[in-house]
Amino acid sequence: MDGKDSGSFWKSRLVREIIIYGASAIVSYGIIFVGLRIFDPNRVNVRKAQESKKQIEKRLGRPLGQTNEYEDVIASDVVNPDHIDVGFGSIGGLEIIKKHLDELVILPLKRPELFAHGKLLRPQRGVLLYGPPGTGKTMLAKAIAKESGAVFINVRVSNLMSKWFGDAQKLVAAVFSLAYKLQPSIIFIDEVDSFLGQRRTTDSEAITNMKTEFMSLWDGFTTDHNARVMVLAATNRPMDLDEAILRRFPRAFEIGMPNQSEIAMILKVILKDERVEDTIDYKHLSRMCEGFTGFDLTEICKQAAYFPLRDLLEEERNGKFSTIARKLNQRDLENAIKMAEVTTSETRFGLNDNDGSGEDDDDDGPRLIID
Ligand SMILES: Nc1ncnc2c1ncn2[C@@H]1O[C@H](COP(=O)(O)OP(=O)(O)OP(=O)(O)O)[C@@H](O)[C@H]1O
Repeated sequence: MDGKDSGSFWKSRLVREIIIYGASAIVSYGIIFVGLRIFDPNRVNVRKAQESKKQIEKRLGRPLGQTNEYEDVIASDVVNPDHIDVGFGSIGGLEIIKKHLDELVILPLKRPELFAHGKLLRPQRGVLLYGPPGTGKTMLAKAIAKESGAVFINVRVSNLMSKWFGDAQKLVAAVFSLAYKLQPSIIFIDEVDSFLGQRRTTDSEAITNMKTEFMSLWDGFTTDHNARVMVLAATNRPMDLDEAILRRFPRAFEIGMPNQSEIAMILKVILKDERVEDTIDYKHLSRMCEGFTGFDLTEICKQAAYFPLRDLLEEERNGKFSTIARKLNQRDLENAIKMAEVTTSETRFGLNDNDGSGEDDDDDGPRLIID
């Protein structure tokens, strides 16, 4: 090999090696990139969040604008008020409370200009609804969003505590920043005691930071009079709430067990769009249903609706065909109430534990179990 040949040999060998090294670097990079994406624990969450963001934009009929990944996670819990199927008309009873909420929450969200003058009329920033399970707290919160046309941000504690996202503080910040972007908006925290309950020495640093972040962001909104953002919270255990949290709810409403006339109203609301005979004696039914919640009453009506259906099927077996079942009647409802198994459970609400036994001191009424 002369000098010229040896020069071109080394040159082509160098080029070949550069190509080989280059190609293997690209392949390794590709493998690492794909591997990281596949094994990235956030991947599923982020993808879901992006998809849901697109869906939300579609649902809201407007772009969300620039959002960060934390806001995208929270966006999955945003409900368009037009898609909420309960309004005040679907809630039986609670007339006085509905009136108060209309004035305190709905009006400032709908007509902020009425609260822009003077110092006396200031929009509420937080309302607490407390009372036994199944009495309609969540329903009320949704109805408020519907009536006020505010987006409903359902804060799920499990979402905030998301292991993959790790940084709960950033998710909390995202709740407020998204609420601000989408205003008018309602931040709803169900079972708020599990999120903002009394501080315990066993609380992790992350939980303490999350609570502190929540309170300071909330305070920020309280002083911003132009923000149309409201925090609604519900709990069965108001006594478990942190003092600092209770102070931030200037108004709290007890959503208690319905009395007899409220039971009648709830039954009427539940049955209003159903095929029901005109002869229903709501007064009598409400006496039979004493101690039942709105949830229990809904279950009873669902149970009762099966009686006409069963009759229709029975008639079909006897060769008589019909496409529509007979109307629901008094007997169906009374039978459903009787069928309901009633047990007295003192631990139902745990709201009145004066003797420190860990159980409710009062007998808050029978608990309904329907099989
Ligand atoms: N006042 C009411 N009028 C009509 N339906 C009601 C009423 N209260 C409760 N319900 C029925 O009971 C269901 C459960 O109510 P909801 O979830 O609002 O209760 P809650 O007080 O939030 O209970 P929890 O504390 O367990 O979350 C509602 O979806 C509705 O069907």
